[in-house]
Amino acid sequence: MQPNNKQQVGITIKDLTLAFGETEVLKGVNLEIEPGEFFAFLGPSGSGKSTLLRAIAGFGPEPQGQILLGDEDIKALPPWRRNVGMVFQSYALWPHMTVRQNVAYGLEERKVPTSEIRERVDNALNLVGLYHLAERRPSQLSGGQQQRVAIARTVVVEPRVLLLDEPLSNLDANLREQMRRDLLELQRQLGLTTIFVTHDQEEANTISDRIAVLDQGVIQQVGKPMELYDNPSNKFVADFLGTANMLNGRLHEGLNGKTFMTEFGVSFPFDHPDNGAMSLVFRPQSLEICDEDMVPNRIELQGSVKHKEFLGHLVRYSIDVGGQVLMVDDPHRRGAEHIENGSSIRLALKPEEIVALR
Ligand SMILES: Nc1ncnc2c1ncn2[C@@H]1O[C@H](COP(=O)(O)OP(=O)(O)OP(=O)(O)O)[C@@H](O)[C@H]1O
Repeated sequence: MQPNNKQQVGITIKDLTLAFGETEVLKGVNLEIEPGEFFAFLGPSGSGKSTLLRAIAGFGPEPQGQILLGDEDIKALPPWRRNVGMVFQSYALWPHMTVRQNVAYGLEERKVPTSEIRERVDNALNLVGLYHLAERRPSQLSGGQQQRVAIARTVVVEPRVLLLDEPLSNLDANLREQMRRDLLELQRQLGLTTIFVTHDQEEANTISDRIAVLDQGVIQQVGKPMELYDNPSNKFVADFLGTANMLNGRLHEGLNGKTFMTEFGVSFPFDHPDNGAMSLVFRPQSLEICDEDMVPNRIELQGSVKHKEFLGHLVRYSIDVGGQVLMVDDPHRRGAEHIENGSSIRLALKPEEIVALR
C-alpha cells in the first residue's frame, strides 16, 4: 500500500438533516473537510457524532441534503459503492478467522487476484506492526492489537476516506495515548482524509488538524484545536473544551470609559465595542494571584480562597469573587504555601484573554 496523496479527496456536507422517526438528530449540518485532513467530530454523548459519521459511510436512515466526496454526491450510493472505510468501536473482527484472513476478507470479496491479496495484506500488516501475528485469531490478541487489525482490514482496500468511530475507547489510558500517536503517523503515511469521532476533548486536541464541535445535532463551531480553546464562539464550546470561567453581567458606558458589572455586583473597567448583557469567558490560567504590586494593564479582582488543589506542576484554586466562584490555575512555585482556604487574595486578569459572548 502506497501513500495515495494523488487521490486525496475532500468531503463536503451541505444542509444535512436526518431523523429517526419523528426525532430529528442532525439539524442542517454544513461542513467542508479538506483533502488529507485529520478531522474530529467532538461532542457529548447523544450529540449526533456517530449518526453523522454513519451517514457519510451510508449506514442508517437516508438523510436530506448532500454528501460529496470530491465532486461526487455519494448520498444515494449504498455503503459498499462509496469507497469509504469505516472502523467501528467494537472492531467487528471475524472470531473464527486468523488476522491474515480478516484483513484479506475485503479483497477476496472484491475478487482481487490471490497473489495481489497476499502482497497487499502483508503491506497492511506491516503498516500496523502486526505481520508477526498474522496467523493468530482475534481472541489471542490484546485490545490494541485487535484495533490494529480492524484498521489494517479497512485500509487494505484503499478507501478514499477513513472513518473512525471512537476507535480508542475500549483501550486503557496508556495504550490509548500510544495508539493516538500510531494512528496519526499511519494517517500521515497514507495521506488519507480521515474523520475521527470522540467525546474526549484531549483526544480530539492531540490528534486532529481541525475539530467540529457538535451539540444536539448542530455544529457549534469548527476550527483548529487551539482556536476553539482560545476563541470559543459560544458558551457550550467554551465549557466543553476545558475549564472555563464565566462572568455574566452588563457592560455600561460611563464618564470614564466602560465598566462591566457582574450579576453579583462586582465591577471593573472593560473595553468592548458592544454594550449591554454579555458573558465574559476566560480560562483559569488567565488569572494570576498577585502577592505584591498589581501588574499594569490587568483587571483587578478581590477574592477569598474556598478550595485549593495541589496538582504538582500547578495549584488549582477555587476563589470566591463577590459571590461567584472562579477557578485559578497558578503554576506551582516555592513560597506559595501560605495561601490557604479562607486567605484573602488579589487576582489579576489579562483583558486580552477574555472572550465576550452575547
Ligand atoms: N437507531 C436509532 N434509533 C433511534 N434513535 C437513535 C438511533 N441511533 C441513535 N439515535 C439517537 O440519535 C441521537 C444521536 O445519537 P449518536 O449515536 O449519533 O450520538 P453520539 O454523539 O455519537 O453519542 P455517543 O458518543 O453516545 O455515541 C441520540 O439521541 C440517540 O438516542
